[in-house]
Amino acid sequence: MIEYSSLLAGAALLVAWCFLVRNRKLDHIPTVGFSNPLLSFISSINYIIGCGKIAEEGYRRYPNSMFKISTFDGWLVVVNGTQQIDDIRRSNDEQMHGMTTVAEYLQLDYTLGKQLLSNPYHIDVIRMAVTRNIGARFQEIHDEVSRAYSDAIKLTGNDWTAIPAYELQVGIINRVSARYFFGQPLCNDPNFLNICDRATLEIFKGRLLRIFPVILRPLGARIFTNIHSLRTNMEEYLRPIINERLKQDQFHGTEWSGRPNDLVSWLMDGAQASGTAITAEDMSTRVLFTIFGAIHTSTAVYSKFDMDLYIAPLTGSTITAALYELSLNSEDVKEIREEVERVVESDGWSKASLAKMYKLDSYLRESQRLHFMNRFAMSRVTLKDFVFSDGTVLPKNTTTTVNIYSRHNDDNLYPDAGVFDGFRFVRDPSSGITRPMLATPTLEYHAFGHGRSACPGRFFAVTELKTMVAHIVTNYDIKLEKDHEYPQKVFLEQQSFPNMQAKIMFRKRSS
Ligand code: HEM
Repeated sequence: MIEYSSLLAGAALLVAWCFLVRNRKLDHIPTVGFSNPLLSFISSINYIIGCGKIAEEGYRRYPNSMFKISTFDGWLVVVNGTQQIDDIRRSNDEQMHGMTTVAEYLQLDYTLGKQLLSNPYHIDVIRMAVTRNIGARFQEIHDEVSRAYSDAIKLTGNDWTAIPAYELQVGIINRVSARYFFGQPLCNDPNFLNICDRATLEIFKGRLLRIFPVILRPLGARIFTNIHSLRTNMEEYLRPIINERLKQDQFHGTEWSGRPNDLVSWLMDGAQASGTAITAEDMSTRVLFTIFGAIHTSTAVYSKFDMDLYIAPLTGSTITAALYELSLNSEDVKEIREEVERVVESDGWSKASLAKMYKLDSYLRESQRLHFMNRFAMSRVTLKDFVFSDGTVLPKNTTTTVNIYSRHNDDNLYPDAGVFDGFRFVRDPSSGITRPMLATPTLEYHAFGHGRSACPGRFFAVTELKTMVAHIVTNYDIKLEKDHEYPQKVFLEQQSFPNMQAKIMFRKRSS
């Protein structure tokens, strides 16, 4: 029988070998940490526990430039400078690719399959149909937000009720997204919601496959993830729906009255336009990935303390951070409440009304600036040698990313960058002040990325987030249960998670 010590020695040798044969073509990029192949192993450990310090040191030492960090996935080139970010923004899919980074990071080839990367038509579906239909389906989004909050927050009289903020928001986002994507009755089926909820974890487990040699990864995916059975569960729901729609489509064309205006139809149209066969298996794969993007555009981290698996969706993190800030600032609640009520009184609830809620918009943008969940974003893999406008060359197959946390905290880009100023971005058309709104990427603001791979779901995310916060401020008083300061975040690798234990107190709005 093979002894564990031999296995460990073998694994150590393999790791040492990987570090020794590392890409030397990046020697011209300065390193933060060790450059020496073997010592860079130590830097890779540092990256996991102290990425923030490394990112800040790199930002200080190489402003307007770039540096590299050693990670267990290989060298990571971190870009600091505005000009280089603009170069990345302008790059095309033949030069640099965003989705390849995601597919590599999550080992999607072995979990959801190669077609996500080779034929990513679902991204166009999110960018076009998911976005285009927000106005037409807005009343359903609003209705589900109201119903989900009243189901989740049980109040008696004027008493306060404490609820873990993070868990609450993720549950609501799950329900509201399911209503938009699948409509009723699916969005109220607990079993179906559970499948959506589990998508994140099962897709994220793919990250573990990197420890296996490539040849064993398909097997690893079957042993360490339940993604295949989850997809089968999803297929069981979608197959009869798809078959029925295909039957009707064949008979009447795709414009028949009563054809549901939902994600399944949008994906079927997307498949057809891209010449892909419509099968329950392929649809389920795309649906699970879209849910992953929407509900849990996420990452997971094993807590250093109890090894529970934490899931930190971006949408959930954004709203949790905004609510923590609002819970600390009752004057801000009043201002946003006044704005929401004024707009709703004159225009009612609609997508267009949300666009006029400038203070609310600014508040969420500021939350994402200061409390964004990732230190880095706009990750890309170079598909050929890439030359930046300052002449720096990144060779083919280099992974690069942008130091967004440091940039969002840079006093030169944002006066008093360390201070939360909820109304920093308020636009005021009456006095001609036009500042970018939440969904708009700029060269200083990267929460939704930028360029070809910028988040295709951001308009839907913004609609969901603004509707949720508008509903809360107009219906509840809120405060933090214990803390009088912003609840402490958890940092691991490049992630910065909102506190997932802190509770927010809710009571029926008093005035
Ligand atoms: C507050 C919520 C969200 C945040 C902060 C967020 C942020 C991001 C960021 C930073 C990226 C990478 C962009 C880049 O590399 O330039 C991204 C990509 C992506 N997001 Fe979002 N996202 C959110 C919500 C959503 C939603 C609701 C969906 C789906 C409906 C979605 C689907 C995707 C997809 C599919 C990609 C990959 C795009 C590609 O590689 O071309 N996201 N998101």
